[in-house]
Amino acid sequence: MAQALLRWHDAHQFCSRSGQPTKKNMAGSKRVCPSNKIIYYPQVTPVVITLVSDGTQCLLARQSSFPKGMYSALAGFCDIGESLEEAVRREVAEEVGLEVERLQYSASQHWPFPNSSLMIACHATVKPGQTEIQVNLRELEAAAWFSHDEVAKALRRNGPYTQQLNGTFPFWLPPKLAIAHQLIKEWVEKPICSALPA
Ligand SMILES: NC(=O)C1=CN([C@@H]2O[C@H](COP(=O)(O)OP(=O)(O)OC[C@H]3O[C@@H](n4cnc5c(N)ncnc54)[C@H](O)[C@@H]3O)[C@@H](O)[C@H]2O)C=CC1
Repeated sequence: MAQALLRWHDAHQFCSRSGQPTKKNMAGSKRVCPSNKIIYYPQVTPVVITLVSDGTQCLLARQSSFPKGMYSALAGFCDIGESLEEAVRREVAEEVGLEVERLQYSASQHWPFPNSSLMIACHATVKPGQTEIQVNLRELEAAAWFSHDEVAKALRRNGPYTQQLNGTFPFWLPPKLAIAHQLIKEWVEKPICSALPA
């Protein structure tokens, strides 16, 4: 968190209205423009991260920037004017072409990389039978449905894998510190998605 704050101070040295240098307050919690008194507070960007399930399988995806073999839940920044529910539905539709039926909040996490994000984690379901995915290749490299067994095994493995096995990189999941890991673990331990309220 301290590093995220330091990066914010570094990137906000000048007032966007007057162009004058801003001054940090003693506590380091804000910056003020001495000429027009505008106060700048550190920003936190909301990001939704969603584990989609059809009741028996869950959907995991990877971006080309991820380490080889790593799959995660779907994440995306909230747009201005959107509720969290709208952001989840839009992101899932944009990234894999699925329509979310039900969704349930799970937990949140401050994520300092590369800037301060507030990760808001949710479980979502799609209607049984409406599981055909259309991967948006501008955003994702791949996405696929994984069975409960496959995901449970991947949780027990210790990634990251840097070595190929039978010509491919074994699939592995984000580390424990990431809320993506907690979301996937929650689904494996209690596939609540099959019982989400309407
Ligand atoms: N803690 C965790 O478990 C996880 C955290 N994340 C974090 O969630 C964030 C979002 O994930 P992705 O969409 O996969 O990231 P991404 O960094 O691939 O961003 C996707 C696109 O969103 C746009 N974007 C970048 N910053 C933005 C901002 N502040 N507001 C609006 N749009 C912006 C850019 O066009 C970018 O190409 C990233 O910061 C990522 O590190 C993602 C997955 C798991």
